[in-house]
Amino acid sequence: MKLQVAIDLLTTEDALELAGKVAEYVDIIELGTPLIKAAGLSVVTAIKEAHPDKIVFADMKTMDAGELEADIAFKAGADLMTVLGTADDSTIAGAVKAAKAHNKGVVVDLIGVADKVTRAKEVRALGAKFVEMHAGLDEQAKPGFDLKGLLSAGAEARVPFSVAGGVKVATIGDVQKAGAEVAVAGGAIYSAADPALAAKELRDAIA
Ligand SMILES: O=C(CO)[C@H](O)[C@H](O)COP(=O)(O)O
Repeated sequence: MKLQVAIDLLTTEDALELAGKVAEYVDIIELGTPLIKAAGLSVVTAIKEAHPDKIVFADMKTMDAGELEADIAFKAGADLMTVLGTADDSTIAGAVKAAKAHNKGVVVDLIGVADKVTRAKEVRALGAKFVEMHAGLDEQAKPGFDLKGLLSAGAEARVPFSVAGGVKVATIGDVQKAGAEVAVAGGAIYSAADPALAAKELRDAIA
């Protein structure tokens, strides 16, 4: 299973600093949606230039204009970009078209999708490289939240999937056991007192 760090900071400088600390422990470096909105797609270019050996993931959360938004993300240096599962099929197909033209990949983020199993199968058929079983920061903050629903949806869908939703050392083993291709960790790394140690501990937990 691959480990993806989600960088939900707000400046290119901070993103480069964090990526420099944790890159050796992760396979995929994600530039979070708030970061891309605050800093622009130049942050994707900066990270790809600093870490050409890593898979760079632009969390665009595209909802419309799929081909156009995917094209600009891939031109900026992204290897993977996200489209929302709630988008129209034509938006997802457009992003997949751009991915094929660049030899890159589209990840469909199932945040906010009620029936994640059905949608996962549909978007995989449209050409998604994998789906993200995702509970966002706001959903995670609700009382009683846990990862169980995401993990069972991933296992049931039988398509390649990642899991994002506050993954931490205590839960990353469950993500691996559910059969995920990628575990995503944001806050568990960037909010840690020692992000490099936090990333190493996550890596060690799935080694
Ligand atoms: O895309 C996101 C929020 O929409 C986050 O990057 C993703 O949820 C991973 O961060 P965390 O591990 O803190 O949940």
